[in-house]
Amino acid sequence: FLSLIPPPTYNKVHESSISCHHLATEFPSEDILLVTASPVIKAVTNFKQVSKTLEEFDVEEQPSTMLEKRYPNIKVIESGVKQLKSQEHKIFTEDGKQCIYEKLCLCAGAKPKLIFEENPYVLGIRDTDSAQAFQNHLAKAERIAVVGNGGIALELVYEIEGCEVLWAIKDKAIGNTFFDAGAAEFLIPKLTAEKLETAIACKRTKYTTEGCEKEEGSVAAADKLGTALGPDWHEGLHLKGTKEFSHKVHIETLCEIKKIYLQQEFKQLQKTSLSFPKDSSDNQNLWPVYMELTNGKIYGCDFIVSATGVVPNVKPFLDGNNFTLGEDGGLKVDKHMHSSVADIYAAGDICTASWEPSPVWQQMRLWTQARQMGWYAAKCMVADFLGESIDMDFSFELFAHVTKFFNYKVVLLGKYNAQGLDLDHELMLRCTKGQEYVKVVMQNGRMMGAVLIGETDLEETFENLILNQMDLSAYGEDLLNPNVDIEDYFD
Ligand SMILES: Cc1cc2nc3c(=O)[nH]c(=O)nc-3n(C[C@H](O)[C@H](O)[C@H](O)COP(=O)(O)OP(=O)(O)OC[C@H]3O[C@@H](n4cnc5c(N)ncnc54)[C@H](O)[C@@H]3O)c2cc1C
Ligand SMILES: NC(=O)C1=CN([C@@H]2O[C@H](COP(=O)(O)OP(=O)(O)OC[C@H]3O[C@@H](n4cnc5c(N)ncnc54)[C@H](OP(=O)(O)O)[C@@H]3O)[C@@H](O)[C@H]2O)C=CC1
Repeated sequence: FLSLIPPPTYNKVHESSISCHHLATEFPSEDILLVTASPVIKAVTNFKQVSKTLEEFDVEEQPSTMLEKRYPNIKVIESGVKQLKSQEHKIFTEDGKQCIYEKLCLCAGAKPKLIFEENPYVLGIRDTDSAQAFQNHLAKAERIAVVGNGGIALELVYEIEGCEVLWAIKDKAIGNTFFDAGAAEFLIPKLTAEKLETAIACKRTKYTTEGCEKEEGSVAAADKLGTALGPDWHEGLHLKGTKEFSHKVHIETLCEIKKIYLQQEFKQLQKTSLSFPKDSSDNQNLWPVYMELTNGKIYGCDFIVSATGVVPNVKPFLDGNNFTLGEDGGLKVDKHMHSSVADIYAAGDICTASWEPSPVWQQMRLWTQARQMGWYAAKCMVADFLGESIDMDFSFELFAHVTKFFNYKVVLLGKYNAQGLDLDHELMLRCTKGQEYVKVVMQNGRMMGAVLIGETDLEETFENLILNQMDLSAYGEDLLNPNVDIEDYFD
């Protein structure tokens, strides 16, 4: 979302509640306006700084009025912004209000980048409503297709039970946004194993909104501006189809969807063209929808989930305003989270970080970064008001993300996939099947990144090694030797 402050007093704005907290505390006598299309805010609770850059926290949905109760100088306007007139320092909301700001921070997130968006059998997951709609449709499904190979797809294929999943990915191996092929191979057995284990200790998110009803026969969720889900979003859902088995995932690699046919169309084509392919699976049921893949295969299913990334939600703010956009369509921001338009900052999924980054940091549209950016943007706004200078926040020194895939703890550090590194980099691996996968990316004897899957307990040591860029050539492969207590060496 987005927040701002109206004159006559000076204004600070922030998008997410996180910046609001900071602004409200720094300027208790000033008005801070939070304008949001969503009736809930996502509050970060139980925040824990695990190490210098790694953090853990819970995400809780709370009514946005909670903020007003806690901070008397915050006022929440629950309405979408439909227009921004930056020259006049004004925003206009859907419910007909105008607000003047002195400083504004845009935090309107991103939208799912759906393939075949117009097709009513293609569905995306972004917020509470779309997740609830997905759950409702899954409850009646025997077979669904998941397209995409990033965070949402990885979580879905593991969490869904009692429903066949056809997983179509562009790459050779699963999880391309987070892993290399080695890590993918380590994880794959979890997809075929019966799910007997209990979940590892995990963070939680609360879901309070009831699902929106679908139009008869189609599955597409309403186009609302909800708040993106976060860690453990599926914990409160019942992701089960109509069958009694646990996992049944079929992966089609190196392909994309070429065309989608509705049942009638498919039946017609089968009748009129003898060469038109049959469903490529054993199950020749008639399905509501069919997807034709670029590898020539056709599969029928109840519906298709497009987990194909996001696009920054910039549209309401562009018209008449001279924003510079990044290649990914986000609002470009400098090292003080300032956009190219005077007095407008941006943070979170909506922005494109355009400063010269640390050699071991990159932007990824994640909760962690949205929180850090929101917090830092508020600090920058405060510094700007007070005419003070401010250094880049330490959290942007090193990319660090802790998450969970296939019930394993996953820690990603720095250039964990050798992103942007010259070919002279080397990889070192240590893997114990079913237990842990450790990969480090080395360049000129220095550690540049790491992927840690399982309870490796190495994150703090490796974080330090990446941050201090110590020459590790002398240690050679001992760096990952399980018999060498590497933590004692370097802590
Ligand atoms: C299913 C799913 C699972 C995820 N899991 C993880 C995870 O495990 N770990 C992780 O780090 N990240 C995860 N993410 C990513 C994470 O949720 C986002 O990166 C993060 O929420 C971005 O925060 P944001 O504040 O920029 O945007 P959002 O959280 O999307 O918030 C944007 C807000 O702006 C409001 N808004 C939009 N347009 C307007 C407008 N015109 N006027 C007023 N208000 C507006 C919306 O209502 C919303 O409240 C997940 C995302 C999804 C979809
Ligand atoms: N645990 C976590 O940290 C989680 C984080 N998230 C975050 O939520 C956001 C949304 O998640 P998600 O939608 O999974 O996005 P991601 O960006 O994680 O993944 C998108 C995937 O879709 C692929 N893709 C893009 N276009 C097509 C296409 N036309 N056909 C087939 N595949 C395509 C991408 O491939 P390519 O990269 O080659 O373009 C990529 O594999 C992301 O910011 C993600 O980081 C979501 C869930 C869990």
